[in-house]
Amino acid sequence: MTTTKLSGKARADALADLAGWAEASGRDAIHKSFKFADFNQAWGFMTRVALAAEKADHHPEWSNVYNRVEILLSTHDAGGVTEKDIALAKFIDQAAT
Ligand SMILES: C[C@H](O)[C@H](O)[C@H]1CNC2=NC(N)=NC(=O)C2=N1
Repeated sequence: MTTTKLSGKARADALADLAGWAEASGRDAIHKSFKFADFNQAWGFMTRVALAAEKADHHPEWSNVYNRVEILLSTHDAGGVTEKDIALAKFIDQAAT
């Protein structure tokens, strides 16, 4: 998987495939807000994502308040959005269902 920053059409195409993910404002990053039934569901989701993120050595920036989880993805080493973020976003969407 390359760690080249995605831009232009490649980036637009990748984002178009990801429901609910949008460009972050003020950062070269993408973000999505998740809402669960309760804290237990939110924390279970975060646990699934954390294990996968650690395995891939690619980690989300996120926060949790009760049943809500805010997630921002960016590849720090590249200073922007790469295929690593797109792959993690896809995993995150699966982990949320
Ligand atoms: C040393 C370690 O491999 C790096 O710091 C990894 C860890 N997790 C990471 N996560 C994210 N989102 N971006 C990175 O560039 C990154 N780099």
